Amino acid sequence: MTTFADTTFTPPELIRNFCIIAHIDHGKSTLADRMLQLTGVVEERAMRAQYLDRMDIERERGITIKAQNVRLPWQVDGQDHVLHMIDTPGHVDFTYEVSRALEACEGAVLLVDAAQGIEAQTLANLYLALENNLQIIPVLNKIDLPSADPDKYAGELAHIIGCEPEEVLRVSAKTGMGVGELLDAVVKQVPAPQGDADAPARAMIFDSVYDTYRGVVTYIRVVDGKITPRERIKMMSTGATHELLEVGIISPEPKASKGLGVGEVGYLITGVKDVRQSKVGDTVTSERHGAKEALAGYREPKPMVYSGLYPVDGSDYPELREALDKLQLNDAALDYEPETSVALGFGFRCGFLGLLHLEITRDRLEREFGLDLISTAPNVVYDVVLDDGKEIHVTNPSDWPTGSKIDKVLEPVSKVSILAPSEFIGTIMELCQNKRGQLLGMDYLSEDRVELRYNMPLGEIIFDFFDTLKSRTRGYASLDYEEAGTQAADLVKVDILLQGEGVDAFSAIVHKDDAYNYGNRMVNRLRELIPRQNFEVPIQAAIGARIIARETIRAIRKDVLAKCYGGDISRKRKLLEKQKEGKKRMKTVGRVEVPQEAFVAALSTEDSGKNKK
Ligand SMILES: Nc1nc2c(ncn2[C@@H]2O[C@H](COP(=O)(O)OP(=O)(O)OP(=O)(O)O)[C@@H](O)[C@H]2O)c(=O)[nH]1
Repeated sequence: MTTFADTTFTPPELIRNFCIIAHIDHGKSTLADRMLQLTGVVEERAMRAQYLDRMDIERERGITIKAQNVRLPWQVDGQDHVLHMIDTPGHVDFTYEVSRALEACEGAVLLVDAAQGIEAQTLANLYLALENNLQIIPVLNKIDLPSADPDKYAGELAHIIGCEPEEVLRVSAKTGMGVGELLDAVVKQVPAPQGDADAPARAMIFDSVYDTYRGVVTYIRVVDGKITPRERIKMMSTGATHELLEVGIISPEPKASKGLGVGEVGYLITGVKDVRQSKVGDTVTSERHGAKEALAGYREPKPMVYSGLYPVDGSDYPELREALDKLQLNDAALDYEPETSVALGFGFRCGFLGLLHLEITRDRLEREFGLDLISTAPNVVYDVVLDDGKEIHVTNPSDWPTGSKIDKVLEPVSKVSILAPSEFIGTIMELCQNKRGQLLGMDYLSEDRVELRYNMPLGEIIFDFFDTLKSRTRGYASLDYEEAGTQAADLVKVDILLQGEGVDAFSAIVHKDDAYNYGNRMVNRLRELIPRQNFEVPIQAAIGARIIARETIRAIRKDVLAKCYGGDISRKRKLLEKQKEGKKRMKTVGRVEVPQEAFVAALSTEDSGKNKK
């Protein structure tokens, strides 16, 4: 079979650019593996498929290959074609990047597990693909499974995309059944790319990754003109120019090529060391005779969720800074700046695209850099408008304006889509109402599966919403949400005071109606977590100067020295020494000793979920 590894400037009419979109675990990676084998890109190794250990290695490497894009040769009616399969990140936090990857394609294979049916991410990705005007090829996977019900789900799929059930292809990514027909369908149904080969070069960056050896590798799709090695290129959003060290394609390993023409997908290496200089969504052009107008769509990644990250051991602060600097090389969306907390010491306020992004980052910092971290409760971003018209962008509850009159507060809202068996409708509605959700609509996908659409404050989703939803629907519900602007809301800042002194790490912005709940929950929890001291410790929750909840930790004893008045000085000292022993690993807030664990436990979101209801 002909391979296209060294061919450059393939005529656009022979190119097909497509992606595979699916809900998690519906078989995207497995299908991609089969396509690599079937097109001969990993032909030899495929013939040795029975050597399982070899396959394992191949699969492991396959993940890296597929995380980007791969060029596949495929023949239909005796004509060679070039297919570019482009991988999409696939999680809601990275929706912007998904939409960029989709923009590099003309078609999408919508893959659905024939034993599970449509899930929330199936729909979310489908809508994104439709917004990008992609040709959708509906496919049911895993038809080899005894529990597969392809007839039922072909009906569901046909219903949502508006085609006939017979048009839904059926494959088994595991056995390879139907995969050849699927590739034929890609060639026949996906439109060829269009662009002006003689115009100045314009290519869209749909992904960029940091490679320790090669620096930043940028994945592009050429729209107009051509990109050739050894020219200088320009990033249109910043005007920065770079020397092009290498241009190439991936099939399945990176291969340098003589350039990339209209419709082609490949990579660039410029020697820059930081992905922020090669941003997803940006347009690349030639420095000389470059394009005047960028392709539509570049957007700065905008952090949606903030959290403070603090080293458990204060002396690890420099390591934390270094680790964040390193992570940022590969994560253009990670945002951080130093902050100090009275309770937790020196740390960083970090902005993330969403909760998953936060978890991944925290996890990487702990595992890859061996750090032990406390993260403060995540919060969303609020815009507070004061009576005098001044606007404050609040990313940290401690920035909440006190003392000034607040005119209004804007909070971010999300469009939420929940898919579940219809028996759970009541449960889901109740949960969403408690989270200040407004029902936008409800659709039956089949007689027993329903999609509920809500508008819901992002601040309500980021805590424990998904966990609660899962547990109340016995794991059957799936959730997706996307940014949907802001809305005015009645929000207040609740402070927590120990012995009359505010503990900044525990302050939170909550809805007025939830303020008492939050206050009570925190004071109760802290009463359990903070050991008794030598004096009485009142724990209070307050909105401004108004106390809304109070608990008291009783003193162990009034005063250890009470009985030694006038007495022996050495005995006094001994008693004091003894007390000191127990004070290790404590943070002092005012006069109160708070164990490190109390911060972690009080701020842990999992716990707050359990205690909430
Ligand atoms: N029986 C059967 N199992 C399959 C088939 N395709 C995939 N699987 C299995 O389904 C599971 C998920 O497949 P993946 O290919 O990892 O799914 P994915 O959509 O890439 O999942 P993520 O990468 O986690 O999003 C794996 O255990 C596969 O072996 C199929 O056609 N038949």
